[in-house]
Amino acid sequence: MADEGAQGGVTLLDVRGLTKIFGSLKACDGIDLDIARGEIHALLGENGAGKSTLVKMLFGSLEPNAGEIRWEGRPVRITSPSEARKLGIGMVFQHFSLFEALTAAENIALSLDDKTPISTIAAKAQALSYSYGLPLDPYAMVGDLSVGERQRIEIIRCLLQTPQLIILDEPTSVLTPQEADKLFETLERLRGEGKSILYISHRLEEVKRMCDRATVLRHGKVVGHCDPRAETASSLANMMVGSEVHAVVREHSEAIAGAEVLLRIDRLSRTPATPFSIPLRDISLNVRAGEVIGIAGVAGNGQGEFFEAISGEVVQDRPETVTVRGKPAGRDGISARRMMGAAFVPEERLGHGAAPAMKLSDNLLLSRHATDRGAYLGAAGTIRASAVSAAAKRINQEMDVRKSAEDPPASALSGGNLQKFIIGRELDRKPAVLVVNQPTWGVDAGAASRIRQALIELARAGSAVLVISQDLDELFEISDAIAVMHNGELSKPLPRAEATFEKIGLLMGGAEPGHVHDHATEPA
Ligand SMILES: Nc1ncnc2c1ncn2[C@@H]1O[C@H](COP(=O)(O)OP(=O)(O)OP(=O)(O)O)[C@@H](O)[C@H]1O
Repeated sequence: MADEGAQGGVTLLDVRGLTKIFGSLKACDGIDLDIARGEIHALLGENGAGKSTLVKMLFGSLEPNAGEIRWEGRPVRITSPSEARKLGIGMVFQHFSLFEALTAAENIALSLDDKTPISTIAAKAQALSYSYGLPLDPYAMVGDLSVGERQRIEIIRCLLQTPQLIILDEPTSVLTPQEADKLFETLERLRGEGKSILYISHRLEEVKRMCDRATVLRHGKVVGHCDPRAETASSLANMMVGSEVHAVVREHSEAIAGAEVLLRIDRLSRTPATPFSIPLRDISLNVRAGEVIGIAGVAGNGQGEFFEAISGEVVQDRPETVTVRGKPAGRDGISARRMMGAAFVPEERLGHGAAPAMKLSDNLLLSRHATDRGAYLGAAGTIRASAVSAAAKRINQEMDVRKSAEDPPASALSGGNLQKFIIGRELDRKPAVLVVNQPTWGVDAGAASRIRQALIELARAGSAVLVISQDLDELFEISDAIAVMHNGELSKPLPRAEATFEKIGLLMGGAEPGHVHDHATEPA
């Protein structure tokens, strides 16, 4: 017999004393949790609190060291994801597990353990995607899709297996506000159908808006339960991190207007590399010493292509297209641009921002051996291991990176802690130019505020900082001017004092800059 849940609903999942140990670290330490049918239950906690570890145990991708899981009142052992799926547990992961060289439908087919023809899967996936308001082209190649579109595939793949419990690990961190709204509608509909949802998020406003109950973890233990609707975002944040979260401070700087241009982009155009990528159209932009410029935009409007062009992952024909500290760099690759004093943080942290299997200190050396040759390499090119580990230690301390060993591989860090390490690694160089794509993706409220403050401070110390972000609140908090990328075109940056949510939102939707009127309201 199933029990009564804390909400008065029938308990679907009941977890007692669940524990997972990595080396000497108790990532989950005797966790109790119950989830009722038809509830959206938030799982909250700072980076490294144990949220992903807990849900991986529920999904059978990690084996607990101790504890019990009951499903519909019955004790169960979930030893693999396919067993979890058979029980009725579906999961949308934080790091997507899709093959880029396959289509959406082919990726979905791989996880359905049967021989259904691709055309049937494609038709079902498309129908389901439209009915839940998350339209999907089943024949699109995953490699050509934005992160938000990839997530849709994961969600549809999960829904196709008609789960009773859907676990979502930070689903909105990669979505635009509009995509997030669509997802909320989908989740509300699923709740209406009696499905349960376990929802991990660092975005506390959405937790307040959507979730019926919340369980808060800290250092692997449950530290509280609450009704998020009765809390404020800041009381939830304080509960998670166990201390006050500081607001970001940005003072207006008069000095920027006459300061040196450290990053100049001049008439950058790019033809699409694949049929699905976005062409860049005649983009010009100056970022001056002391300045933070924010780039807003709905995902998939060319931000990824723009980042590749500025960082030198893709080079240009004309050297003057990208100038770093007065040096034309358009034909130079990423290492040469780094040598000129620029630093780059890409959107995807695992694989792109860090090599997963390598230790943090080796990741540090990998990205900085050329720029910091004198510090990290000896005369004959030998590695000065103690200098590298001292620098890694400094970065970890500075960014408060929580980890289970002194120098673990990047893949052993929680998502948010890896992001903190990658940002810290670049900030530590005090680059003259920093270009960062989604700086606080997946980091908790306390760390997000520290990262934002650090970006402002880097600029105020004389660097030029360019931030691409889908988080408009973030851009309004840190930017001196905000430009919008739409369909491969970049609007003229609006000074922060003139920018409003409405103006920026209209530009994001494709309004001509001349049609954006001045009566728009100030952001909250
Ligand atoms: N495979 C692993 N090997 C060793 N340690 C690990 C491994 N996976 C996670 N950990 C450690 O367990 C702790 C909990 O990590 P987990 O990913 O569960 O945190 P989280 O709450 O999901 O954080 P985030 O919000 O950053 O995603 C972290 O200290 C992390 O370093």
